[in-house]
Amino acid sequence: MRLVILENAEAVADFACEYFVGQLKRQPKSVLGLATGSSPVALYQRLIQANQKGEVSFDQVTSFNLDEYIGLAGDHPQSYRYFMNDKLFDHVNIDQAKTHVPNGAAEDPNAECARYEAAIAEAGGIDLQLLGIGVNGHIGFNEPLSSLASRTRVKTLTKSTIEANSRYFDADEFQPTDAITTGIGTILDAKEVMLLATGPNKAEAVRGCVEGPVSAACPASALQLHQHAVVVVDEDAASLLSMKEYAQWAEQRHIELEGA
Ligand SMILES: N[C@@H]1[C@@H](O)[C@H](O)[C@@H](COP(=O)(O)O)O[C@@H]1O
Repeated sequence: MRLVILENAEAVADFACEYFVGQLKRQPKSVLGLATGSSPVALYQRLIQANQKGEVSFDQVTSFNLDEYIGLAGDHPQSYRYFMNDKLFDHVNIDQAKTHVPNGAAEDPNAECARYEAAIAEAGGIDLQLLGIGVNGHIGFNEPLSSLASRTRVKTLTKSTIEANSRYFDADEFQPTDAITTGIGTILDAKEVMLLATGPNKAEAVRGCVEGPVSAACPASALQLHQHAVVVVDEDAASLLSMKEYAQWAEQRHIELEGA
């Protein structure tokens, strides 16, 4: 695992933007796995700026999002389809028909899971998967106890996740308790994975992901099994890591040996 520890959230977003721009320049037809939540927003803002300055193009990109709430149609302001259109897709030259988010309003969510998993395979698999991480170590909506071999399926959210995401819902409105999420196995099939985490509230989850045992108790720890996982964190999110010093030295050597 490549662990990149940077000064602050701005530096994390800058690093991730350079990484994604590099991916799209090398491979304009990339299939990108995208994430929601607050962590990727600064990255998306930078990608919009780069696209509008002509530094990168999304015109041949296909995207698949990790997850979607069950019970929210794509035009609901709290749906992940709405989030992605608002935070990225409406502002870059991506073909909307090639952006994929699970259908949270599907009549048969299980059939939708099978369709979505097949669509990823049909696209040739994901080249670069972006992840955030929940405070309980979830990735996508793969909550603790998720099988580390899981595929796209329906998952019930933990109280911790519902609580963490309740900030996006009014007290009197329906808040989903279940979601469609690509699985840990789906995520591990990506050619590359980049996880972003910032802030002290992610320090415990990052420790579990990077230094903890590979365990369903911390689904993000499955990234230790991936050959090309890059975890990019700020100092606060890295604050509980015992291997910080080595990670920073190894990253410096990585840059000297292989370039950024
Ligand atoms: N399904 C999403 C995850 O994909 C995201 O990583 C997590 C953390 O979000 P944030 O980055 O806002 O902490 O929130 C939700 O649970």
